[in-house]
Amino acid sequence: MEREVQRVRQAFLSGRSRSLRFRLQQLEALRRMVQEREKDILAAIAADLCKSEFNAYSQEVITVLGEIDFMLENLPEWVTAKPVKKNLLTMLDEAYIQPQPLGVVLIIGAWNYPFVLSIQPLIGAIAAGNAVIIKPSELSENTAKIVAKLLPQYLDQDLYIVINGGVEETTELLKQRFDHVFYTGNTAVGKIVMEAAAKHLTPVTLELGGKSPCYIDKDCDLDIVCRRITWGKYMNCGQTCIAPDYILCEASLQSQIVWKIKETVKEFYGENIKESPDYERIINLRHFKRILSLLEGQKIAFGGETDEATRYIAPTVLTDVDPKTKVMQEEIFGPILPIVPVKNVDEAIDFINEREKPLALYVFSHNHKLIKRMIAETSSGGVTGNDVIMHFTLNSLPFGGVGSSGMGAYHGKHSFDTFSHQRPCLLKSLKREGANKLRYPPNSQSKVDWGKFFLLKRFNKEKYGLLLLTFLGIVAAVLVKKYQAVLRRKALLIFLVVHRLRWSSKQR
Ligand SMILES: NC(=O)c1ccc[n+]([C@@H]2O[C@H](COP(=O)([O-])OP(=O)(O)OC[C@H]3O[C@@H](n4cnc5c(N)ncnc54)[C@H](O)[C@@H]3O)[C@@H](O)[C@H]2O)c1
Ligand SMILES: CCCCCCCCCCCCCCCCCC=O
Repeated sequence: MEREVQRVRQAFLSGRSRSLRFRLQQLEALRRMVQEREKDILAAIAADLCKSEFNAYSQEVITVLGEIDFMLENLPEWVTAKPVKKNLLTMLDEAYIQPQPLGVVLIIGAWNYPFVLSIQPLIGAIAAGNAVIIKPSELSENTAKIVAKLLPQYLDQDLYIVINGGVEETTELLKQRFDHVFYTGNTAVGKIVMEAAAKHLTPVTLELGGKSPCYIDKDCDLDIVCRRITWGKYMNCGQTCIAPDYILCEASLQSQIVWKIKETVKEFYGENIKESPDYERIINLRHFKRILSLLEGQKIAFGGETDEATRYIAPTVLTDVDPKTKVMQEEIFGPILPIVPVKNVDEAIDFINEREKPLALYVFSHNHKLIKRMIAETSSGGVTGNDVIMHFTLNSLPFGGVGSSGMGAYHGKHSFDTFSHQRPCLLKSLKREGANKLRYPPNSQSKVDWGKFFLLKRFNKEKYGLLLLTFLGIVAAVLVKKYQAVLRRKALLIFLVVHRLRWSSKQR
C-alpha cells in the first residue's frame, strides 16, 4: 500500500498533472472511456444493483458526462489567477489568488451509485491538477472491478490509480499520508476516516447520510407531489443518500397521500413490481435484513412484500408512525416511507430541528413564503422545494452535508475548489523602500498614524471615486509620458500626504 501511494506521489511530484493542457487531455480521455465502454459500465452497475441500462445511464452516466463537459468548458477560466482588491500599502504591488492542486487525493466511494460516486469526485480532482487514488466500495464489486480495469487504459497510469478492497485494505490505506481524503458513505465510518486523516492533519470531505425529511403542506397539488416523492423515494430501491426518508404532514392528508402514492407506484412499476425493469434490489442480505427489521410493529398502509432470495422489498408506506420507533431513529436507505403526522408547519420545523441535520430537506407547497420560512428556520445539506433529488443534478450548486450529514461539498466549480488550495500571492518590488520604512523599528506615534491611514482609510466611492480616478488618470498619463517612474511616485506621495492630512484632521 505504502509503495502504491509513493508511486502516485512521485508521479504528482513530476509536475505533469498541473498544466491546463494535461488536465483537459485527461478529462477528455475519461469522457472517451465512458462513451466507448458504456456497455461494460452499465452491465457492471446492473450486476451490482439489478438496475436497467436506462436507469443506470440516466442516473450515473449522464451525471458523469455532464460534469466532464462542464469542467472542460470552464476549467481554463478557473485555473487562472484572480486579482484581488488592494489597500493603500500595496496599491502598486501585484496581489492575486492562484488555485493550486493539493497533491495526492484519496477518494473512497460508496456502493449505492457506485460509478458516479467514485468518478464525479475524480473529475474534480483531475480538474484541480491532483494525483488520485480511488478506493471504490467493495459491496458493488462489479463496478469496482470495471473501474479498476478501465481507468488505466485511458488515464495516466501512475497519477490515477484504483485500489480495490474492503475494510482491511481501506484501514491500511488510511494510515498513509494524503493531501485530501474524500469519503462517501455512512456517518459512523465517516468518523473513522476523519480520525485517521487527523493523524496527518489531512483535510477531509465527508459526504455522509441522514434522514432527509419531506414536509407536505396542505396547500399543494397532491397528485404532483406524490408522483415526485414516489419517483425519488423508490428510485434505486430507496438506496439514495438524498431520498426523502420520511413524510411530515397534517393527519388529514395521510390517507390521500397513501392512496396517491399507491396509484403512482402502479403507474410506474405496473401491477407486478418484481417484473418491472425499473425497480432495483437491495444491495446485500445484511441490508435486506436491516430494512425488514424497521417494519416491526409498524402499520403498513401498502407494500411490505419481500423476497429474501432476490433481496426484493416492495415499495412500502407506513402511516401514523411513532417518532420513537426504530424506523425513525436511523436512516432507512430502503423502499420504506413512514408518514409522521404533525399539527402544522411549526411542529414540522421543531421536529426537524430536534434531530441531526439531514443531507436534504424537501418542502411541498404552493405557498412560496412557507417554503422560504422552512429554509430559513431549519438546516440541511441541501434543499429542493416542490420536488426531490433534483438539486443533485445542478452542478452550479454545491452538493454536501452539514453537521452529521457531512462536511465540504463538490460538483462543478465546488469540486474544483474542494481539491484546490486557494493560494494568496502578493508580489512586491524591491524598490519603494521609503514607504516600507514606516513599518521598521524604531516605532513612533507618527508611524502609527501613517499605518492607520494606509490600512484603515476607506475611500467613499461615490464621493471620491470619479474624482480620484480622473485625477490619477491625468497624473499617470502626463507623468508616464514625461518623467516616467520618479515623478509618478512623487505625485502619488503628494496625493497620499494630502489625503492623510485631511483624514487625520477629521479623526481629531
Ligand atoms: N452524501 C452522499 O453523497 C452520499 C452518497 C451515497 C451514500 N451516502 C451515505 O452512505 C451510506 C451508505 O453507504 P455505506 O456506508 O453503506 O457504503 P459502503 O459500505 O460502500 O462504505 C463506504 C466506503 O467506506 C469503506 N469502509 C467501510 N467500512 C470501513 C471502515 N471500517 N474503515 C474504513 N473504510 C470503511 C468502504 O470500503 C466503502 O468504500 C448512507 O448513509 C448514505 O446516505 C452518502
Ligand atoms: C429521460 C431521462 C431524463 C433523465 C434525467 C433524470 C435525472 C435524474 C437524476 C437522478 C440522479 C440520481 C443520482 C443521485 C445520486 C445521489 C447520491 C447519493 O446517493
